[in-house]
Amino acid sequence: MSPIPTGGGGISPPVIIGSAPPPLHHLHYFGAASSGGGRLRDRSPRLSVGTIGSEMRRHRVDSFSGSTIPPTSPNMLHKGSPFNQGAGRGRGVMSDSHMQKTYHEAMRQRRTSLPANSLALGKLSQITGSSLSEAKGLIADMLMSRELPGNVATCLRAVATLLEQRPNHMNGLNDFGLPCVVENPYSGEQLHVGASKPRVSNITFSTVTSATGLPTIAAEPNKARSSRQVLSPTFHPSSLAWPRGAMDNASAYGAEDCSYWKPEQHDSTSTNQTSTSTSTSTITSAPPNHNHSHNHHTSEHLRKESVSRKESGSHVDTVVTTIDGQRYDTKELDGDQDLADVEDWGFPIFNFAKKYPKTCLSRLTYTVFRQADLFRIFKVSPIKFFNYFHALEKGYWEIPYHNRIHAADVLHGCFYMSVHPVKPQIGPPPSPDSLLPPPTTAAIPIMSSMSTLELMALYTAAAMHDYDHPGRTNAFLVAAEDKKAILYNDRSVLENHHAAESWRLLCHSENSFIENLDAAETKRFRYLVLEYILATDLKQHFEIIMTFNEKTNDMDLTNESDRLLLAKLMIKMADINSPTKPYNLHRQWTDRICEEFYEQGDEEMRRGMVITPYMDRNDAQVAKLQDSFIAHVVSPLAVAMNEAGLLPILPGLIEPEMMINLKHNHQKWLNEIEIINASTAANCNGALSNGVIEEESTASDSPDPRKDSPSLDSELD
Ligand SMILES: Nc1nc2c(ncn2[C@@H]2O[C@@H]3COP(=O)(O)O[C@H]3[C@H]2O)c(=O)[nH]1
Repeated sequence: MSPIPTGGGGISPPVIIGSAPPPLHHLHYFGAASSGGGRLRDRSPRLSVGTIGSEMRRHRVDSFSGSTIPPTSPNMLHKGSPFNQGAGRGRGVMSDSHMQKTYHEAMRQRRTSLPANSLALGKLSQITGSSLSEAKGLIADMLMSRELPGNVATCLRAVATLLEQRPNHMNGLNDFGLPCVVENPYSGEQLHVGASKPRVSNITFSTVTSATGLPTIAAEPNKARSSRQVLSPTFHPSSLAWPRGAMDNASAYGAEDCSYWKPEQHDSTSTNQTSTSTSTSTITSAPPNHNHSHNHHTSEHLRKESVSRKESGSHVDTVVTTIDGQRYDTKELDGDQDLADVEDWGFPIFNFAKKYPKTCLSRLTYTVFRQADLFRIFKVSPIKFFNYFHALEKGYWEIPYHNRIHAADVLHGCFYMSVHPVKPQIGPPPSPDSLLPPPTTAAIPIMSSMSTLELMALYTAAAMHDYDHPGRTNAFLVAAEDKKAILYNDRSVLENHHAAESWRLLCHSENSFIENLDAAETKRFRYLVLEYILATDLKQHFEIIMTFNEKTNDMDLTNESDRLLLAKLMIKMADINSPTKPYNLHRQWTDRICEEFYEQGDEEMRRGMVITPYMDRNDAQVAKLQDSFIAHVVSPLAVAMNEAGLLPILPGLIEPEMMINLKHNHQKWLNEIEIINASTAANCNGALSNGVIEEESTASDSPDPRKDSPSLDSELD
């Protein structure tokens, strides 16, 4: 897909021909992604209207031919040039000779083809009714003259005829049948679009987020640093070596760029604190090595002394100390043997959490960010990175399931699904009679189809996605009229809470590891993080799966919204991944979620509320709960992703280990149900022969899982 040229197209600010352009808005020309062999590259340098504006100031456009007119002196405008269509300003009657000179000048410059720059054509759609009649009047006056050369008269009559055709922008459409007015995503103001078809980047852009309702910026920010290298099929994360040249100089995220969510004003000390924080070292990805041992040269690379003021933390040599005194040695992290297995699906996360009960999430996030080279690409300050992710992990409660281990597990799941090569079976099927060879089926990691910004947003959202989870379901919070339910109007209460509060945490300047993203990247990052977190609400589960199943045949990963849908599937799959894990891990997660459900059931009992099915610890039905969860929630998603070829198949296997585990674990629960039913039946028979009917035998009838399962009831209907 060829890159769309910059400069032309985009959204042109409203300009009345002949008048000085309106105050300029920080509008960005939306870059276009172009793909080269599946590699996503963002290019087309962003052009602020400031540049365009000076162009406009320098050149006006002939309202008739669309050609640009060299700068005119104000007095020429003042003399009532036919191009000065300003309402009532400086209009007068031109002399014949002057008119002819002007007309010939205009005709000389007339374009032979439509200008590429919609700015030039933009003016055409600004011709107002009064201008038309004025122009027709002028032409009628000229045609009255007897000295007019024949050819000029003929031309003038032709122009008059043209002017008789009223542009259809009178009914709100311009010459291309496109709306004349669009929303400026930055200022929200109405903008008049030029007559030319506004360049729609080949990245279809979403206009609003379900969370903020604000228009989002359209396309991928176009910094070269967002480009991605195609990872070789034999890719192994630890062999990651990102192109050095890929990064351009990040534009500082200046205060003047701050947008509506600018970090909260903290007390003066903290504000002063961070304004002085400096950290000159950056963390880079491990140089290529294939024996999984993390290369210590990376730490050598970090040996630069970089000391920052104590207040926001420090980074001395390879040791980062956060604002609250938590110490991280990146050299030790790079060599952590546990983290060497981070790309294994069976990564022993509970062992890791036992070793680092307070920092398992920040440590895993560091490893993932480093493997994806995000520190280098986005100039992430190690101090602010660890400040944020440690504050984030401290915000997870010490509860059985929705704790920082779960957040780390979801991050690990997103990492696993993004870094291992897959063979996506998406997009239009090759036509059977096509003479072309079938599209390459080389396996490539999903991450090589995503931009680095999308990847950083996915990993960050995974770490954020259950922040400050109270261990209760949305249904419980709504029934209990919890203040969060009131705040979020009973809609995706937990998910909105996780997103809002984890983002609020990020707004503290000492935590703002995204400070070097520019305004466009920051807005897009926020949009993506919100979309990813809100997608974890199971209420949208089947809608998202259905959307994906309907799109599978025309998924286009060079299309921003298709990549968004794919990333939503990934974080969702990671969020309910337990049944796809090796049984020992799945069993631990099962025990944890059940204990958390029982704690909710205990509270429901205390409050005199109806105990949610499957949440009564005195009526445990774990096998049935898991059977229904696997059959009705996990399998529909896992099967959809597997059929689309989106789940990694590691060397030596013929299908994804996630699917192997899922079938194995489901069968185990079914076997357990069989055993329970058999023993219940035996009890019944015994009771019957002894004339006693066991009360609990009726309880073993499996209730409709759709109706009663706690993980289904409150979230899915
Ligand atoms: N029954 C059951 N529900 C689960 C399991 N794992 C996750 N869930 C549910 O899936 C939900 C996904 O979103 P949440 O994290 O909010 O809450 C999660 C749980 O309610 C599991 O192993 N069994």
